[in-house]
Amino acid sequence: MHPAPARPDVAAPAAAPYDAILLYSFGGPDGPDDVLPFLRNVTRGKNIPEARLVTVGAHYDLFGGRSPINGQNLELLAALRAELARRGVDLPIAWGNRNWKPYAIDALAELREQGAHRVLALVTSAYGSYSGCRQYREHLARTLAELADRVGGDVTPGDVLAVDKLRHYFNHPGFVSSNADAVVEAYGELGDAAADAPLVFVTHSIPDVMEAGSGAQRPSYRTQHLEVAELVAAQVSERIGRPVEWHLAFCSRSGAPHQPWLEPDVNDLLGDLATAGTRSVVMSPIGFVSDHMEVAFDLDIEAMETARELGLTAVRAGTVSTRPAFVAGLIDLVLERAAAERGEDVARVTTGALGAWPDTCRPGCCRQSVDVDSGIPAACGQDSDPTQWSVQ
Ligand SMILES: CC1=C(CCC(=O)O)c2cc3nc(cc4[nH]c(cc5[nH]c(cc1n2)c(C)c5CCC(=O)O)c(CCC(=O)O)c4C)C(CCC(=O)O)=C3C
Ligand SMILES: [Fe+2]
Repeated sequence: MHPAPARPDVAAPAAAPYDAILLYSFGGPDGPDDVLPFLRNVTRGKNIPEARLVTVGAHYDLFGGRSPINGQNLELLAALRAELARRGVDLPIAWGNRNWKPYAIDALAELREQGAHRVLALVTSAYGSYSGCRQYREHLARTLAELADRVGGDVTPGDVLAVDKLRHYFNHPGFVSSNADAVVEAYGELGDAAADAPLVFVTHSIPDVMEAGSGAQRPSYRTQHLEVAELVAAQVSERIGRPVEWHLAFCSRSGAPHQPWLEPDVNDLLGDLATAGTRSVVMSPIGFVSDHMEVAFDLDIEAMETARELGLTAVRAGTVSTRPAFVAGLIDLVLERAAAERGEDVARVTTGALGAWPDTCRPGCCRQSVDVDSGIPAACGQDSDPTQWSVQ
């Protein structure tokens, strides 16, 4: 939508003061032996019933014990490198995860060995909530402390690895227009059945208390999705020449049954639509940046089966993955942040009404619940205490 022109003449300085990017993701198993240890990593300290782990483990088994997320992150890594090269920006990128190999600590250690001092972390969560924001910041604080231990006496005060986190990008034009492009393509696939098919946006459910925590400083996780849904639906309506009816649904609920999570579940919503006479739908997974397990199992297998049982014709739109406008938008955001860190007066590009997520998270941002401060150190926030974690 707005790819910046190639400007090889401004090469390296465009990204200063950053000298590297960390592509920071969730992680997923790479084979059957990884599945259980990965699930234990993800759910450590969480109130997730054992039965849920067995169920989710079986989802991975259907895919040979491998999550598609790792291959997708490698593709995103390659696309980001290609976009940087196209613009003549020489900035190394390494990929590291929160919950599985390759871990963020190894990626950061590698960047540091290559001479990086100041790294910008690009998290593969478009939206802000504990899961997509603070949980990465807590993991980063711990990772930097562990990295300090690992490099030990090697580190002097002048030899610091500083890591900043890129702002959330749900309302960046590249993310929104890439989702709209995918939805328009999905309506194309529906053919004649597209005429009155409503649009069902889908994202990951989170506990109601996490939703409240996400909304303490900024528009909440659900509000962020409603905004993106509205913006995508408006672009789609214009392009297919009729106003589309849209809904927001949730998938992948876990947690204890008595704990309230965001609803409606996508399967329940499909049931309600069928009861009301709907014959066909487009599902758009705006909550996810690639077709990982939540999409590949919860939507493509489970929700599709629900649709079949209900007699609904359903098409699932693609995720933004490596769409050029999305990838270009991410690099725009990197360069925007770099300019801001250089003290330049930059416009924080967004679309819609919610405004830009802050570069540095505000005190209390994205807690697990509104009033509980876990006391866990978190990097990249105004309430972060660098003495607890920075590599100095
Ligand atoms: C908001 C959100 C995103 C989107 C933002 C983002 O992308 O970060 C996301 C992404 C992902 N979630 C993933 C996998 C899992 N999430 C789990 C559990 C949970 N997710 C939660 C929320 C989110 N999760 C929550 C509130 C829980 C409960 C436990 C807790 O509070 O943490 C569990 C445990 C089993 C279960 O409970 O289902 C698994 C295995 C994978 C990898 C998939 C793959 O392997 O392809 C990805 C990308
Ligand atoms: Fe945050």
